[in-house]
Amino acid sequence: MGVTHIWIETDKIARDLFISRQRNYCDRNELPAAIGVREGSEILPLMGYGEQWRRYKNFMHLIMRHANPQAFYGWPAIENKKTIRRILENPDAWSEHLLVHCARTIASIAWGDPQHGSKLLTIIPIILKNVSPAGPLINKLTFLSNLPESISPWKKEEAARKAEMTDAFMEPLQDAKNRSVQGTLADSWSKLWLEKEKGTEHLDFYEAAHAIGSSSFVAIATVGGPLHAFFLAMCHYPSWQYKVQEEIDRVCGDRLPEVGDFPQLPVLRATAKEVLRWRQATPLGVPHVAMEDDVYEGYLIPKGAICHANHYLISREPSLYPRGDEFVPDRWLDPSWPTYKEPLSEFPNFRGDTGFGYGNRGCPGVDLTFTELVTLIGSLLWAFEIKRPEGRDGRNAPIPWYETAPWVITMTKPFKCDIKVRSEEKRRQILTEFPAGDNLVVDNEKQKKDRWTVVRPQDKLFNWDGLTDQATDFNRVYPEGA
Ligand code: HEM
Repeated sequence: MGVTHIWIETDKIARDLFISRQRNYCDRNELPAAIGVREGSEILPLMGYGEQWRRYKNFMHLIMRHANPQAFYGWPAIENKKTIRRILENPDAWSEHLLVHCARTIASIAWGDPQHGSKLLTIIPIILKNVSPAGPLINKLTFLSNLPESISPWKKEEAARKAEMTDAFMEPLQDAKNRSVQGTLADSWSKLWLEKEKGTEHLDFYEAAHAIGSSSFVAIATVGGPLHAFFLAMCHYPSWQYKVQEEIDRVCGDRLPEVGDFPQLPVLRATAKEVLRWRQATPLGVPHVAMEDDVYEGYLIPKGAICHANHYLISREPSLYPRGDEFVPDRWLDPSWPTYKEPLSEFPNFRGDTGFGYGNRGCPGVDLTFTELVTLIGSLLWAFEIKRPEGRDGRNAPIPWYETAPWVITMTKPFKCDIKVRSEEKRRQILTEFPAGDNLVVDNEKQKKDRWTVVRPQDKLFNWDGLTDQATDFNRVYPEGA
């Protein structure tokens, strides 16, 4: 009785099972606090294997491929400027600005309107907690899922969550449809589907709304997590920052880095790649469930076993990643490291990065993550110096070493740091040439426009319903060399 969990700690075993034998390891598991998600047709990453999943996944690959890959219709570049300006004007709220950036960017790509990002910010905390072992009690005491709906608080909450999520996915697609009729819909995934471009017509309205919506809500914490970790890296490894800035200044001069600059920016790409490795967005991956009994190197893996690729350990395997606990972007740039690859105009990049999972359940968001992370990190370093507070301030607000919230997508907790614009000329340029504002988070209930507007707790920093609480654990345990 009970469920077998199998923890995979090397890249080789993960590849042997999830790629070479992928047909047997592509199911997902039941989640007691998110009842029905595995069988339902709402959330692509958590759907059980089957025809519906295949249709959604093919659809996502199609729209990713045709959404002007790399530049993504220019939406990330537009948001980079707005985010840099928001951070200049209110640097202490950097964590909020990064989350709003991710929400606005993916909402623009998905529905051609960044304002729909507030719907994603609203629904994510509940679903992310519900699918995490550290979430509701029912995820640990699974027998509680036998309680009938009339007396189960979890089943009632889950029904409400599902209804809210469906609204959050259907309303923006309906809005995109209306704009399409008026001829004002901007380039986006929705437009590709509505105009039945490139073979995207095989999903109906409900399906397209959920395929697009459920692939959008995973694009906020996954990208936001590494962005938070980037701030951490800059505070712990200040000298690296100057090396990246030297490259950006030389290649880009008085403008922000763009996708077209990538071949000339290996140091910047290596920085983003190392952030992903150093502080994994999904350190324990997303489980793959065995569909039939299997034998691997003499061990029985029974049907129904939940197999977890431990990305935290895989990204620290000593033979591939020496000094794995340290942030060393040079491992991607210097031939003496085992991960080095040429030509540097192409490598490092995110293609084939194990942090995005394995086989047919692998992440379809690799290209978008690459574009978004590299251009925003580059823009931040073009504009600012990011460092730990000095003097008394620094003593009162030390920088955490590794502290995250306990949910399946782990985000580095925010902390106090100094963000200074690099020159008066850059300040002038940002204030005159970069568009202002457009936050999705408001100060108080009176400013709410609709049920989706996100309100910041009064006189406090935004903490995204507990997903981005400020760090409190400052017991630094540095690895050798850090
Ligand atoms: C740092 C950024 C990201 C990381 C580390 C990441 C990681 C992952 C991982 C580990 C999986 C599970 C793979 C497996 O089962 O083996 C996954 C699945 C998925 N990801 Fe990502 N992801 C990221 C960004 C994104 C973005 C930006 C999007 C959407 C635009 C996205 C959409 C998805 C979807 C739809 C799935 C489900 C695939 C399936 O179940 O078949 N991800 N991702």
